[in-house]
Amino acid sequence: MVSEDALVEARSLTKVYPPRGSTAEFRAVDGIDFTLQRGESFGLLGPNGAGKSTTMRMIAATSPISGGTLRVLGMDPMRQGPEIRARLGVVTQDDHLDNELTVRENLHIYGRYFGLPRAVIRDRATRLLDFAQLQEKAGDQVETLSGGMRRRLTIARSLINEPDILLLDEPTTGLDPQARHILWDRLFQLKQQGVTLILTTHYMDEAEQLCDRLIVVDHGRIVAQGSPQELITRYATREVLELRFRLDERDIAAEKLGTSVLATGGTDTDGRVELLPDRVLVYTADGESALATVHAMSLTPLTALVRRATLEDVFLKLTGRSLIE
Ligand SMILES: Nc1ncnc2c1ncn2[C@@H]1O[C@H](COP(=O)(O)OP(=O)(O)OP(=O)(O)O)[C@@H](O)[C@H]1O
Repeated sequence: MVSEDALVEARSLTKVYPPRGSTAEFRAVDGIDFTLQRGESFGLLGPNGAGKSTTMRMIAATSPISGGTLRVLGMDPMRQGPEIRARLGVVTQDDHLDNELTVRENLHIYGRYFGLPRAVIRDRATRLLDFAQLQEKAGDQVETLSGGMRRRLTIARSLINEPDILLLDEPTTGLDPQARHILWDRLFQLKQQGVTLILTTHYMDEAEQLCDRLIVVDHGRIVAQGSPQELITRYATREVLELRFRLDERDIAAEKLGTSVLATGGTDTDGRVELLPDRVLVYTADGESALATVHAMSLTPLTALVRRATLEDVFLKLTGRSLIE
């Protein structure tokens, strides 16, 4: 039974890639459940190979499901692929823009693909160029655009059919910080206009900015779901003391700190220490007093920073791995 207003509903959704050559079959998505309501921005978060793109392709009706059920806009992707695709905007990791055409021509071609009348395409293309801040580039060949502009054009193009849902697979991977911020701003504007976003990302700040709700996936399974703040409250301590040590001091410092954090366990039950290749993280309710403990132990970190817990910390706790490998 599909709940009212559910734009996407997955139950025990599974994807098994068949064996190829000497490679055995592979369970890329292993029985996941989620429901996406209209107007809600939804994120799939996880490391490389977690099954995010595979899930997106099943929602976009471009890859058949292997098990469970999936409804998209109330329809069955296995039987109603064209109807579903007509109402989606899809931004894949590769943009597939036509480099030899101009920016505006790329929008027009896509409009024709959806069978839209010429006058409608012209109007929408002008509005979308404006939205993507590419008016001045309208007549330029796509191959002359920067990475950030290409991404904005890809997103503009995906909106030509005025989709109900916009699927974005790692929208800002590979962009510089300024280009990412411009893109976030554009996506945030879309969200405010009522477009439902589904996005995959490795970036915690992106997920925190854009997603109302998240599923964290690892090895094809959901390891947690909730709003960014709920996940942080549920899985991470309030504060993190982030320390960098000289390499020869790092392991011994982590060990000593681990013992001291465990010793304070009575009041700080989630306290723990994580040793990363470049940092030692102390999870604690009170970062400043943890730092005082560090100094009292005569440890000499090169840098020490007290910060609030983020989704990155949630992920590390849930999977024992850092998101960007
Ligand atoms: N066509 C395919 N045939 C066989 N295995 C595949 C195929 N596509 C993906 N896989 C495997 O399925 C797993 C999940 O891949 P997927 O691309 O969905 O992960 P992801 O979470 O999107 O990762 P990334 O962040 O790297 O894009 C990976 O181990 C991948 O190698």
